[in-house]
Amino acid sequence: MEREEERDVAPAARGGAMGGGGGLAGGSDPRPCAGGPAAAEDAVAEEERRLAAVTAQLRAALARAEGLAGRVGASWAEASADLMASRGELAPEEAVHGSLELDRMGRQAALAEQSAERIARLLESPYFARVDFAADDAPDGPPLVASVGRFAFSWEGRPVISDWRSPVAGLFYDYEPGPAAYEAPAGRREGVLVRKRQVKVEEGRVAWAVDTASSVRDEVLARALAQGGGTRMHDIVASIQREQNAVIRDERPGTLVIQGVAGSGKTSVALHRVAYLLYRQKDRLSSRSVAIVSPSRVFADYISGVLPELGEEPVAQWSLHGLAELALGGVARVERPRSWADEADPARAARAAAKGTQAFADGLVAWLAAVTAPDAAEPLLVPRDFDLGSATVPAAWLAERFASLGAIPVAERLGILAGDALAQASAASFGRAAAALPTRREVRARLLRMLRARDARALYRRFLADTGRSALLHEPARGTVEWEDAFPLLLCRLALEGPPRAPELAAVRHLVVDEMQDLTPVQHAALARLLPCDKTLLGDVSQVVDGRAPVAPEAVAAAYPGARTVRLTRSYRSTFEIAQLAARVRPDAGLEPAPRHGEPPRLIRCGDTRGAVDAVGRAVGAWRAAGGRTLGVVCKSDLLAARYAAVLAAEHPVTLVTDETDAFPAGIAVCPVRLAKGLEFDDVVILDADARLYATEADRGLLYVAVTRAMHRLTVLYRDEPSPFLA
Ligand SMILES: Nc1ncnc2c1ncn2[C@@H]1O[C@H](COP(=O)(O)OP(=O)(O)OP(=O)(O)O)[C@@H](O)[C@H]1O
Repeated sequence: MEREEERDVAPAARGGAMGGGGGLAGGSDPRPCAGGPAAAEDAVAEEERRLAAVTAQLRAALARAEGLAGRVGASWAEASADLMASRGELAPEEAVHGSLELDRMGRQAALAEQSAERIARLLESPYFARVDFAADDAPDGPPLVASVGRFAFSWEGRPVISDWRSPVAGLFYDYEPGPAAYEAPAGRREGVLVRKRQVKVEEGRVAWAVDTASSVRDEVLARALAQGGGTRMHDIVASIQREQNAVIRDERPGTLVIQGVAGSGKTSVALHRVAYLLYRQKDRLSSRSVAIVSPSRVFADYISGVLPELGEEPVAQWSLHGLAELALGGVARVERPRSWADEADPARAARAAAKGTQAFADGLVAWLAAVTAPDAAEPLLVPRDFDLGSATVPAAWLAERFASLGAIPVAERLGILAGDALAQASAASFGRAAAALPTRREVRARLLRMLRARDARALYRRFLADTGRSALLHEPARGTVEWEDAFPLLLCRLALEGPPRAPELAAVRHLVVDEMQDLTPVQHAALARLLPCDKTLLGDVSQVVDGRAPVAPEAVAAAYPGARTVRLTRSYRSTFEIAQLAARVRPDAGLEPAPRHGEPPRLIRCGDTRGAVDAVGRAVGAWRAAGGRTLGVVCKSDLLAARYAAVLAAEHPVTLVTDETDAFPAGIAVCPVRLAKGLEFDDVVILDADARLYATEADRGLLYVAVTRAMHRLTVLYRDEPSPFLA
């Protein structure tokens, strides 16, 4: 048994709550196979026998865990009632001791319940794979046999199931039968993978078991992909592909940028990576120190089940807007982002476009560096002599000291300056003058008045004025900034004040940013400085939905010091036929379809709204007949989605997806493209795919997103003339 894997005992076992028997051990090591490889034995029959044994152990462990949870819960209730009853009679130290004891029992009960819950989930499907590994360092012994499952489980001190994240499970994801190796805690173990078996357990029975070669591997993947979509994203532990596994198990610190074509599993991979890092870096990371920036509330709900499915606590999810408001607390409120496809105000659109460029971001970063640099031509501080007690603090000294503090945020520099000035003044003052010396805070306030720009907003205005961009500033309401000004303002705040003190932000040690292509260069620059922690950024530069031109992932990575970039090109979501259409819409995306076939997409001319509604009705009929669970009716803009939802509601039960939608609806969802992004539906109907609506390069990106939302069937409707991108 490997030491490292012992570390990962289930919470209940770790706390001693499981008692001496079985429990969830967070990573079991392979155990010797009693009979050695039974090549001739029928895989299913063999697995049935193994499953029966494992199930019996799991049942016994469950009974113990539930019994323990019940006993600890009952003791807790009794102790709590005693404490309440004797309140007022206890000495303070007895009361403190009593409540500490209660807390301890409460934690123990929670761990026992969590353990029971995991065992119950393992009972549904204990493991999905088995690897038999003959290690070079044990040539005469039997091969090690490890069953790989969602969680680890041990019985009577012996590992039974290995967690999918354990080192030995890497054999399953990374190798075909033949020479193989894994990183055991004691060092690298070389050897031969003598068997790799995939097992599907359904309702307590072995549905199938196959000894795999890569062709079978594809078949297993195909089975997973052929299933209908639901309203929640699911884990993919049983069919993680090798290129995905490399990303998931990449533990190097810093920033990892994942550029992946539509449906390549980026979101799945990022969530599995979080689960992997939480498992591997327990001392450093917890669910409270990981946060995800996701594009919409409906998307946040869609992905929210994956980490709990993998046995981890949910992590904080912020929208970019929520993050901006948090980081700008006390400086400004932030207007909500607006839909580019619905923007009717050309001046507003022009302002947004100007602030979305690399040049704008570079200009602001360079300007801030220049005005806050020690050798700034026009330093931010315009010092004056001022009296402090019996002393005069000379302007020249202030200027020199301010400059010498270099890269420290300006507000912090002023604090240091105030302290130094006071120290000098108190040394030189005596009597009444010494007694009347102001506080450091008051001195700092006087210094603050010597700044050219006293707050982030003033600094931002100065930047715009200095660079001839003042016309770009428009305040929608007092104290509120336009969405596109939020992150430039944040950069100014960071330069002036340093990182904001919000505890939610300070806790983050790993940040995941989904749909990274939605962020403008200035947003990336601000994010890199706001949260200088490890990051996983993922997205697809071909799926920009706000009118900007696609940028290379390397350009995104450039905003994060030392970031590395990885590309995923194989697409898993859509059938081959749908993926082929997507590749025609966006040939530059480099999408490689997975070999899963289905009906060819239908391109239908429908003339007018009545024709469109009828065609949607036929698509709904086909979707129902196929037993689909989700159907997306995708429109170019929010306004169109709202209009069509109203019309379609007369004939079908539909849900309109808006910014306020916080749960992915089952059934028929009418969605603007920008909110469909990141989601997937069994079937998709795209409305108004006409040449007049999808004409520009920016529209091409929208159409690509719409097409790639479909898993099984796609219907594309147009009124008069189809978009040239569909040719
Ligand atoms: N290895 C895999 N095994 C089974 N299903 C997979 C695998 N990889 C991806 N999928 C499935 O493919 C679909 C797309 O995955 P996901 O949403 O993570 O991709 P994405 O790259 O984030 O997509 P997009 O950018 O288009 O929103 C999901 O249904 C996911 O479960």
